[in-house]
Amino acid sequence: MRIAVTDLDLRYGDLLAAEKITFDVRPGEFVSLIGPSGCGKSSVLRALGGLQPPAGGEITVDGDRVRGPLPARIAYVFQDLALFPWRSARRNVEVPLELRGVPRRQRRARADELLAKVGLADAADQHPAQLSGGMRQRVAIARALASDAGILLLDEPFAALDEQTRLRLGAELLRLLEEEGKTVVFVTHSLQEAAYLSDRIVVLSPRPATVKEILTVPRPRPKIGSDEFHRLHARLTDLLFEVEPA
Ligand SMILES: Nc1ncnc2c1ncn2[C@@H]1O[C@H](COP(=O)(O)OP(=O)(O)OP(=O)(O)O)[C@@H](O)[C@H]1O
Repeated sequence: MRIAVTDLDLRYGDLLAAEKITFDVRPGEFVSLIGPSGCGKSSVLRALGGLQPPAGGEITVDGDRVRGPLPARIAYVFQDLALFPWRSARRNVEVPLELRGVPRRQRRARADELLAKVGLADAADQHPAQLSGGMRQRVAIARALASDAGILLLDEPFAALDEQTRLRLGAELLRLLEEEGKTVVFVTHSLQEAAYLSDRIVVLSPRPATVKEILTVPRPRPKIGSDEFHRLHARLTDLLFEVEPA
């Protein structure tokens, strides 16, 4: 297992955000976390990134217990993780390359290649304040991809995008991830996105988040609009809106 989450409890003071969460992520897998708003999805993701200490249970990455951020192994795109405002899009994407000591010319070439892949070839010299919310998110994705960490944690990376751009960028992201052999844990509100991108989907209950069910998406992934896709979407909807027995 690349990531193993076992009986994870998360707390903010008296508030229990997640309870006895157990799931794993295999190398190269794309696993989505879905659940009602406020149930604790982002908290679980932050815990995977080593940014939120468990109140109980444990998380291991390649067998090592997560006790804090592991930048060489785990990169993330969190909604509140800002770009550096004084750096251009290109110079933002270059940050993980600088930290690895990649020479300037190679850094620049790699950053430009990644910006082109997220559809921002023309925005490389712009600063974050000059970009739309969706463009900023795409810069953050390119920056995470510039890290050579094998694990990528993505918290609603497409939230500020329109449906069409979400799906186009989602398809592009899948291709990029497969090319680069990344392992991904992805938080989304969009059942369509989860059904479209995932190998497996962890469905969480209302807060405190518990694992309600883990669905495996058939391979090859069902095409949007196919009967199989509709069945999966309907199953996710049922699970999310299922009334808990009294
Ligand atoms: N830093 C914090 N301090 C105190 N409580 C927090 C903190 N972060 C989150 N919470 C609370 O923990 C619970 C879970 O929040 P979290 O952001 O993990 O949920 P979520 O499922 O990602 O939400 P959403 O779908 O709305 O983005 C919520 O009740 C939230 O108010």
